[in-house]
Amino acid sequence: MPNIDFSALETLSVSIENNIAHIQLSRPEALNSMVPAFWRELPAVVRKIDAESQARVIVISSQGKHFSAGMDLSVFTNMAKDFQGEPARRAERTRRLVLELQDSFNAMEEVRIPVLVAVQGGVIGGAVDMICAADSRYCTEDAYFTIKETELGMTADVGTLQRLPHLMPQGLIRELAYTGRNMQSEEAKACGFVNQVFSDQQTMLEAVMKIAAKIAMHSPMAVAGCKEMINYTRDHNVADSLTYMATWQSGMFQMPDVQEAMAAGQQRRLPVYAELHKKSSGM
Ligand SMILES: C/C=C/C(=O)SCCNC(=O)CCNC(=O)[C@H](O)C(C)(C)COP(=O)(O)OP(=O)(O)OC[C@H]1O[C@@H](n2cnc3c(N)ncnc32)[C@H](O)[C@@H]1OP(=O)(O)O
Repeated sequence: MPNIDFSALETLSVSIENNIAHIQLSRPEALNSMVPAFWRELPAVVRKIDAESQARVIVISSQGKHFSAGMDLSVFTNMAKDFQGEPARRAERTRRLVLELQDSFNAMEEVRIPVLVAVQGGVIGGAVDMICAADSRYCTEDAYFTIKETELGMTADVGTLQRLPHLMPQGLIRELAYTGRNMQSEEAKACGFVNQVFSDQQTMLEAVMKIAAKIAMHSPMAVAGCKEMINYTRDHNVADSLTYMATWQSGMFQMPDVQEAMAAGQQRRLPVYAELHKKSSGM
């Protein structure tokens, strides 16, 4: 687990309250473009919240006019300067870099707790890769989504093309990827890419925090099981997924949580569940 200090982040701000972690992209003056520190900090923060905090759900949003302008363009110019030399070694270094970038967003999918993203304005290039790895997406009316990479002469490589086919229709994805045109919020809602569209960011955040609070009320074991199964089933067939479900349930069936849920219902009170096992960090 990376030893990361939440108070010393360069590109993100983090708060944890009532079992909800809120991560904000916090470089609005730079349109939250994705600089090297962002790629390092995001997975470290997400994994640390999952492993060490009492948070049962993560909400990711951003400050400023745009959710994110995608990869900071200086990264590409620096790569052109740095990645010199013998072709095979250059290729191997590029491959490793792409895998590392992919891992930054894989973290959102791999953690046990759900990750909800709430976006406004431009969601460009790497930002589309990023939000494809979330459990659920919400946006404001002014949001638009752009697979920008094609326009820059490259193929999107950090998850958009791998995850989008599980989130919306193939024909539309192909059009967006081949043309690089903007998909507006209403179109994103109509095709199921986002769950809801809100008039403005404050309204969106209030609503998404309510959804997060509802998730945080439930047994964290039950919610983690849902995430594990939905992820697994996306990548396997129904028979394999049912077998895995049975095996999971044989080990993870949470009788105390079921009893607590029933008792709380009878007693007309909110249930109180034990946390997921987490390494204590004093957070
Ligand atoms: C693995 C990931 C790959 C990728 O992400 S590939 C995609 C990389 N991203 C881009 O190509 C985005 C390019 N930028 C844009 O399309 C637009 O901009 C926006 C839609 C993000 C915003 O448009 P608007 O609100 O009209 O602002 P503005 O006047 O275009 O930009 C304001 C300042 O922000 C700088 N900027 C914009 N995007 C980036 C970026 N990605 N990296 C570094 N700087 C960026 C501009 O140059 C400009 O700067 P100045 O005010 O000095 O002229």
